[in-house]
Amino acid sequence: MQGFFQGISFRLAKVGILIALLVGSVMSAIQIYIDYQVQTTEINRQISKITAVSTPPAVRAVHTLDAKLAAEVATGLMRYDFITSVTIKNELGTELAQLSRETPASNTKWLTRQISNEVLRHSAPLYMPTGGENGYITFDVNMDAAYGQFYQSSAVVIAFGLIRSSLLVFFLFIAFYYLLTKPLIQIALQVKQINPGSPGEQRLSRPAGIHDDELTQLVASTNQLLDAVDLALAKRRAVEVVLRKSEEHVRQIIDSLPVWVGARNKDGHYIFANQALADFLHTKPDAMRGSHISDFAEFFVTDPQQIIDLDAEVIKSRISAQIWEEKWITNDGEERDMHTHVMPMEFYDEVVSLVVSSDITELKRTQAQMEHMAYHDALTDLPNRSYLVERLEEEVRKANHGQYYGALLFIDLDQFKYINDSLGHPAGDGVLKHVAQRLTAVTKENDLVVRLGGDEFVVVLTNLGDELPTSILRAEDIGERLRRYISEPHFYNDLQLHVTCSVGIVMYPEEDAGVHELLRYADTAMYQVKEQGRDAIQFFNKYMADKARNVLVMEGDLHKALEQHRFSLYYQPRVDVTTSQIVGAEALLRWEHPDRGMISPAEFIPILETSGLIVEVGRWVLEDSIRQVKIWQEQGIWKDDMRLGVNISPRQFRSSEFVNDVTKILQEVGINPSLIEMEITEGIVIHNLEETVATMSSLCELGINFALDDFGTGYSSISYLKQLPVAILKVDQSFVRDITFDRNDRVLVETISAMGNMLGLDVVAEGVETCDQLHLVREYNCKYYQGYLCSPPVNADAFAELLTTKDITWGCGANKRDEK
Ligand SMILES: Nc1nc2c(ncn2[C@@H]2O[C@@H]3COP(=O)(O)O[C@H]4[C@@H](O)[C@H](n5cnc6c(=O)[nH]c(N)nc65)O[C@@H]4COP(=O)(O)O[C@H]3[C@H]2O)c(=O)[nH]1
Repeated sequence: MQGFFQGISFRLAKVGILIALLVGSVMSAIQIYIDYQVQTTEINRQISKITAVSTPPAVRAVHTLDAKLAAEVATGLMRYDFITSVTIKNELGTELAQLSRETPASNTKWLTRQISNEVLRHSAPLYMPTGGENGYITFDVNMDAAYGQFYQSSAVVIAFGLIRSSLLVFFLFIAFYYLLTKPLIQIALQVKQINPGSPGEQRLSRPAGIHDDELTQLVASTNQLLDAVDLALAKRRAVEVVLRKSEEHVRQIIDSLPVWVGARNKDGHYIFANQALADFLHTKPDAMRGSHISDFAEFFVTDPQQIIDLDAEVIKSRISAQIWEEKWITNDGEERDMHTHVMPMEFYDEVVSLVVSSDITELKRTQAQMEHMAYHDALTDLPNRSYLVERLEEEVRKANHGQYYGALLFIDLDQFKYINDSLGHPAGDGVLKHVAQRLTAVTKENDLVVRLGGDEFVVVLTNLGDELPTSILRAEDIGERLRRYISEPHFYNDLQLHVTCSVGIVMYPEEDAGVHELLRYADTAMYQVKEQGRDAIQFFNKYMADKARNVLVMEGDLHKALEQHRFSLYYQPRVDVTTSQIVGAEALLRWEHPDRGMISPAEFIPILETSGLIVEVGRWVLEDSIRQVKIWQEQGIWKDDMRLGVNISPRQFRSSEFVNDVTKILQEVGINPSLIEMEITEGIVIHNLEETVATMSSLCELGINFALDDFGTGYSSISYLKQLPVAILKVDQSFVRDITFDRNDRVLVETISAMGNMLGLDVVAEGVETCDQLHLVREYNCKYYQGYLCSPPVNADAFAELLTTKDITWGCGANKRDEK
């Protein structure tokens, strides 16, 4: 019922009633007003008419003092029901007639009082025909009675208006109800029954009796809307599914990250945490939601308030912050170094701090290890060269400032390679470790013991005093003690090993000498010891400095020589001892210095070697000599069984590009590789036997031959000789030189030759200058010789001449040629 009174049709009826009442009232009021005007005019007209009709008989009655006539006149007037009293008086005021009656009861008097007096008295003078006033007639009009008709008609108007309005409203109400309200209610009921979850499932039907009008449109539009909403809902549901899935994936990804991801609000409450963070804090990600940072205070070193402050700062400023190192503590009390990134993040309607931390403990440990490794030697754990350079710089600065002296000792173990080669690297490593321990034991805490690499050590003796002579004495004393201590036996697997060392010492601060110069000076002094027979100590002096400087200058000159093509090749013939036929040549490098003229290879080859230039120069020697042989071959003076000996330096031999270079040169020049004989020294072999054999084997596969040069001067060992693919053994000229008068040399040459022959190698005696020497080497079964006896090294043209000389004779017996 309540719904009914709030329904549209009821409200429309209400409005209709109001409007109808209002319009009806206004219309009725107008009608009543007009009626009132007409009625008033009519009353006035009647009063005028009554006055006009009653005056003449009243005048006569007064004139004649006829009371009877006067009474007739009064009675006549009283017939009008709205006149309530009539009085006729003469001029003296004497009443001739007087009639009156009671005013009848009426319920409209209150209304009459609103528009007029209840009783209106009319008085008309009575004039004589002769002129002059003779009396007057007075009558009272009951206005309520006078307006009675008016009241009746007005009541009819009002009643009729009300009935009309009510009927109108009633019919309007019925019409509204059936045409609008009822269909709307039906539509509303249908709408109510729609399932909000799937609005498209239901269709609104057009209420009965409704034709194509706005309600039909409403139903159609609502159905369209339902379809649209249904589609939108379906889409939204699909999006929600995708979103939920992607949210799940993101969550999984974040949870599987090895870093901690958490989000805290400005008060320090966690609103999110990933698995890694929760695991560390021994809780669950869900359980962390809402927990406070201080709940986990036992897990970190920092004051929780500091963390909250930083979060608040990040949230306020909206600028990320980084903490490079934050210490957290595991449940087991182990410290972990974390690198944390705090950044602002919009989270629903608030800004929170997103905190991502990664565990850098291992990284730091590795860094520290790497730092240690970068500055320490792996074998002995002693500081290395990099550390030395940094520390020595500091020590030199301190010494300069404090005006005291220190010393740098360069220590190189003598013939340490023997140990490595004969007993293997583990034995060598063991000795190096002992040496490191002994060096550390002899030096003081402030001193520095460094392993430069290989068998080279450096000891820095800091602060030896402020007097140079006493400081030198102290350095000498410590150097001696070190040397002696190192040369004491080392024990390795029941073996007693003896190692000596050469020590070069330089005092610092030295004028104009930086760290690298000091090192070089000490190194130079150490080499001096080596040259003088090893196992000693030697102070660096000016002579050595000059020598070192010369080496530097020469290094520069050699660079220029290479650029300016100042190198050339000489060739020394190799001769068959029996037939005296030239069977080949050895290519020897020559350098003509612009100021100093020809410089001996013995002087510059070691510098080429140490500077590394030898690789490039050696490649040139190989290529140029091969090209020269090719020319001689084309000229027909180089026979197919001749060999070209080319010296290969250790560094060149070990260079990674060596085999490739040789292959390339051979291909470019187009020569039979078996014409080439590479002369290598024992120095190459000793370095790394396996690698050497591998390189030699790949070159042998190409067809190249190998000769072992300067045999006897080094660590000649029959064991490795057997393993090397060499075809020739060259006896060093130092043995041949004194062969005629030194019995030891004779024995040596004979032994080497016998050993070579035994291994199936051809033996070449170098430096044969005299016939006596030739006789002896022939006697010892050396197959070939080289030496001034036949020819010194000569340039290519001279060598070609030698090759073309048909008649080779000299005064050495049957196949003699004149002595030079
Ligand atoms: N006293 C005397 N000496 C004789 C006699 N016959 C030859 N010689 C010299 O003995 C040296 C032989 O060369 P080596 O032992 O390979 O010794 C060579 C070799 O080790 C090295 N060398 C020369 N050229 C090259 C090169 O192109 N590359 C490399 N890596 N080293 C080279 O320089 C060293 C010296 O070369 P050179 O001064 O040319 O000295 C040559 C040669 O001139 C003689 O009867 N009496």
